[in-house]
Amino acid sequence: AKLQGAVGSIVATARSPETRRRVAELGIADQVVESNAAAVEGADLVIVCIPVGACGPVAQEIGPYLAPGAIVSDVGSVKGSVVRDMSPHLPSNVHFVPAHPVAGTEYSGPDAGFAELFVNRWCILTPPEGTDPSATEKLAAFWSLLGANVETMSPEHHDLVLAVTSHLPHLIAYTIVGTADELQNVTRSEVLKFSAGGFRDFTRIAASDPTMWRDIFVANKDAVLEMLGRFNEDISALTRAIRNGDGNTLFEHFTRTRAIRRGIVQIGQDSPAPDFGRPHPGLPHTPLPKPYAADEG
Ligand SMILES: NC(=O)C1=CN([C@@H]2O[C@H](COP(=O)(O)OP(=O)(O)OC[C@H]3O[C@@H](n4cnc5c(N)ncnc54)[C@H](O)[C@@H]3O)[C@@H](O)[C@H]2O)C=CC1
Ligand SMILES: O=C(O)C(=O)Cc1ccc(O)cc1
Repeated sequence: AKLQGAVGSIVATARSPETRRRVAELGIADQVVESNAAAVEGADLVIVCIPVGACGPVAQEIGPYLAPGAIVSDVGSVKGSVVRDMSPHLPSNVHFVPAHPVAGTEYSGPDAGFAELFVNRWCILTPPEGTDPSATEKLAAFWSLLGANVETMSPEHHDLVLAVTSHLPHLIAYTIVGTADELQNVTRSEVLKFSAGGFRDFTRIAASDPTMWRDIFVANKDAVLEMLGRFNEDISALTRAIRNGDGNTLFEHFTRTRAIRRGIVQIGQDSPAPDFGRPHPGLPHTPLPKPYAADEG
């Protein structure tokens, strides 16, 4: 945000002293403070970046310290629960504009971030009814400066869409990696040795943060169960096709899904960071391309 000129001064905090020390070391923020209260005092924009299950208690904690007129936002992967849990604790003189940048990797912590993370990614805003449109526009401008494309929708719609595009895929990855691990007759070393046969791509997703994903499934229960119901029907249909030796059904299905992947590749949404590669913890971050490069150093 700093490099892209989207903000003046950044104040950061985290629960653990180790994380705060690392944030200071990396120079991500102008100031690192020890409490959530100190972090939000006098801030024009507050972005809560924590597991969705922790959003209610943290809103309660910061509520009394928010400056009048401040914009309060978040980055949580579920929006209905965040609106439900945070709204009651926020004073009426602040603007609450929940957000979800649909960008990330299986890594977490301060080392996992990189300045290009949001370039050509979507950021979804879910302002509750009655939100001052100028607050929503300001937050949209912030995410645009970081390189994101911004879209606004209701929290309910967000949660349904993300249930199928993000939450269900993670559940499937968590499941299959566990299934392979528990097989009696396939040793762990064989799973690793032959992982290039498809398994490997699931292991990346299944390495995602357990706390974050526990909270997502608890918070988005209804939408995930809805999509899981549809998924189970579809997997039953494919199971039947395999049992019946019905190659046509399989071929038609795989042809349809291949076209979906090709469409994603065409619009540049095919990898966590298409033009910049993976963040390498401990290594210097990739220099920013223009127009996202800082003017000075
Ligand atoms: N990792 C990803 O790819 C993406 C994550 N998100 C969302 O962003 C949010 C943060 O995720 P990351 O930045 O990846 O996680 P992170 O692990 O890098 O940071 C989470 C921070 O929250 C703190 N925290 C955990 N429990 C807490 C509690 N009970 N009270 C106060 N602080 C607490 C942790 O100490 C840590 O500093 C989550 O809601 C996640 O759903 C959204 C888009 C992508
Ligand atoms: O690593 C991946 O492929 C992800 O899917 C990252 C991710 C995780 C959670 C989100 O809400 C958005 C993006």
